[in-house]
Amino acid sequence: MAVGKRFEYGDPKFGRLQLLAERINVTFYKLYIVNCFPVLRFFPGFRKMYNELMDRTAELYSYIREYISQHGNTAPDDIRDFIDAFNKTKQDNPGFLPDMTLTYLIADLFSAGTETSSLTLCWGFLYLTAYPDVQEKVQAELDRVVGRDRPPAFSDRVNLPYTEATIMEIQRIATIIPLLPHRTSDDTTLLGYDIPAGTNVFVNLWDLHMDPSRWPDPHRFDPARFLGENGRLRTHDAFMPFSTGYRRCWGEQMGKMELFLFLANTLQQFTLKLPEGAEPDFHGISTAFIYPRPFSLIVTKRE
Ligand code: HEM
Repeated sequence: MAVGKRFEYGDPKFGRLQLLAERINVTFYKLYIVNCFPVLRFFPGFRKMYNELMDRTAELYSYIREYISQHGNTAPDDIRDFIDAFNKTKQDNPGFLPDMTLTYLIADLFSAGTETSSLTLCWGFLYLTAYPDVQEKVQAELDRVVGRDRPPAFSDRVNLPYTEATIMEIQRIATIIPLLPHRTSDDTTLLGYDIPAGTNVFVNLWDLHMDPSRWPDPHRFDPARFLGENGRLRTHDAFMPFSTGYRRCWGEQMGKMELFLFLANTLQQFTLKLPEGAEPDFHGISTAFIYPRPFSLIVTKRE
């Protein structure tokens, strides 16, 4: 979708791109203070990490520019991918965004669009092994509504409220992006506080998703929070894993589709378990995202 290429599993370039995106996330998080006070990048302790971040980012950008240059500057009538769409808009609107913006946008799409869904799925697998009763209920709903003779499709989602509620509860309890760094573009007032333009402001999604006044017993994994008395799905005003407002996630629909298709198809066919004697560890590793600690999983084909 982004660069017009489908990467195969095991493609060394894709592996490198993923590794770069992950390392950039980790280093970016450690250096967040430098984002607020840029002068710190010259100080020992920060300088080495800052240079590493710049080198990795430059490597990521150079891979992306390779794909951009393969496309040339003119877009075909039949748009194949994001690069074509950008070039076409540029062709039709002279003075559109500078070329380098395309590189930044693709890097953004790449890192925002891969780690997010895969991390949520990893957390989901961990919670489903720790709460086998939830896993069984999802499987029973899938058997009842979809059966086993065809794979679940995205259009089945509306008839699978418990499965949907489980995905929402995974997103709430894992909150893979806990803090959203924003900056005010204008002077504003919030809850009586004056906030000048140019202030770094962090939205604390983790706190919102774990606030006991909104989510009773917030550390309990309980998809029923998202179900009404009639078993229908219900939303919650404190649930916003894709954020809200002007900068909310671009890829929300795609992310939801990936989570649903991957989880529903896996649980239709397989049961997930932790190895004998293993205890689930819900303490994540904090970077710009929260990663689960590595764990082993036993995947068994369902009878
Ligand atoms: C489970 C999956 C996903 C989750 C939980 C998620 C969550 C988020 C969150 C919390 C933000 C920050 C919004 C803010 O700063 O207020 C964001 C931004 C963004 N996401 Fe996602 N996302 C997911 C999947 C995707 C996918 C699949 C794509 C693209 C294909 C994507 C593209 C983006 C982009 C480009 C931004 C930056 C938007 C901007 O700054 O204007 N995301 N996402």
